[in-house]
Amino acid sequence: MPEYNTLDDLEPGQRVLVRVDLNSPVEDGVVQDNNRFDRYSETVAALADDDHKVVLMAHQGRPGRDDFVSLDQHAEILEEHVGKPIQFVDDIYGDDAVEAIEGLEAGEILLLENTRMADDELPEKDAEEHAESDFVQTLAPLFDAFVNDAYSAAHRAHASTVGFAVELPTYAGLVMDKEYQYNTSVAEKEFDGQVTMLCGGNKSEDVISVVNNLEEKVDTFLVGGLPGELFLRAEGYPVGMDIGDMDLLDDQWDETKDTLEDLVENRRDDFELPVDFAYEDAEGERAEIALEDIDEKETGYLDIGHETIEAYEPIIRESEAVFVKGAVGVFEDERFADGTVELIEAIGETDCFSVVGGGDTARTLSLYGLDEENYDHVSIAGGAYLNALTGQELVVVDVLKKYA
Ligand SMILES: Nc1ncnc2c1ncn2[C@@H]1O[C@H](COP(=O)(O)OP(=O)(O)OP(=O)(O)O)[C@@H](O)[C@H]1O
Ligand SMILES: O=C(O)[C@H](O)COP(=O)(O)O
Repeated sequence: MPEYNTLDDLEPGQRVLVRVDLNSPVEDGVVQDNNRFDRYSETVAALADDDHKVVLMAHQGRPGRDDFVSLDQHAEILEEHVGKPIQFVDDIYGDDAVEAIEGLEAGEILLLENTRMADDELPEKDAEEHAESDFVQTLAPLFDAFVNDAYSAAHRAHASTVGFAVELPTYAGLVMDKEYQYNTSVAEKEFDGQVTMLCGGNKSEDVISVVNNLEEKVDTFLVGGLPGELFLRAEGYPVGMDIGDMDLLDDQWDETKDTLEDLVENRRDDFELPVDFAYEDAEGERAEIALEDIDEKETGYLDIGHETIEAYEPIIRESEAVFVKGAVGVFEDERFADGTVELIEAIGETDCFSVVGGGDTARTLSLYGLDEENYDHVSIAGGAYLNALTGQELVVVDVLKKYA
């Protein structure tokens, strides 16, 4: 049993403030629909069906970045997923927001403006300090309960993620509860057979973190993506370095070189590395090259090759549990999706316990029509998922437990 309150403990018909995480890719100012909307629509619909007055808080981007935009488009996208009207007010805790909140009827839903547009939101502080902010002190008296469903922001101690728990009876939402239960499973569940982790992406420190923290739990790490190249560079192969205008690998190499060299020297049996790579040839087609044939890095490698896929697949098929953190290639481009799609597909075909995660990586399923039902859990979180996998603190979950 979780050590926090869940929606099962929430009486119907209340004024409920709900923190969700709709942070999304933004292309040329246009917010891209993604599986966060779909996931949160279940919580929002369930609360509206229970006759609550539902007020949603969420953030988008960070000040100074291109993706720091209003949530007006998010309201429209969420409305399509929920199938009920979503009102939007371009205010967070000023007079317009208060008026809109007070005007809500039972079963109605209102989304407030991007919480990161409030000065009180972003500094990392503890819950009790955030609770004293104007943001929390203005909104909290307007509600009976606070539901925190923003699992993918559970590693951030911001006013909207931790402050309200001090002032209001607090409950974990459906997404929060499910994500927490599954993502901590690698740290807490016992498996008799082989435990495998497929890891890649574009941040080598994420892969180093799982390799270092899960030595006891995971038998084999199947590495791809940029970290795959960097591990091979640590073994002396001519890959894992920037060429031309590339600005992806050398900085990471400088930061992680010592750790990578130490890992390949002392823990080489714990991980499998690519034996071939895919790249874009002169005709713009996918081409592949064996690691042993690379004399000098001349191109960017964008996926693992098919020899590597064939080497990794049987390891997946004989595993009792498989966890995924990060894509093994640039899956957003269909030409370089083979490694990620074929291996995640193989995980879905076995009856192993499986969790597929990473904020970006989870999109592979919706982009390539893989059925979520074939996996025990698909996480929509990035940083919070990594923290949970590696047994690190999730400040929001700690606050949910403290104020249960
Ligand atoms: N060889 C490669 N070269 C460049 N990018 C790559 C390569 N392999 C994978 N990627 C990119 O890595 C990204 C996913 O990795 P990331 O480390 O961001 O993982 P995530 O956990 O899914 O997301 P996040 O941590 O951002 O929530 C994808 O967008 C993919 O295109
Ligand atoms: O999308 C995410 O990973 C979360 O919403 C956290 O966003 P942040 O890294 O900007 O705090």
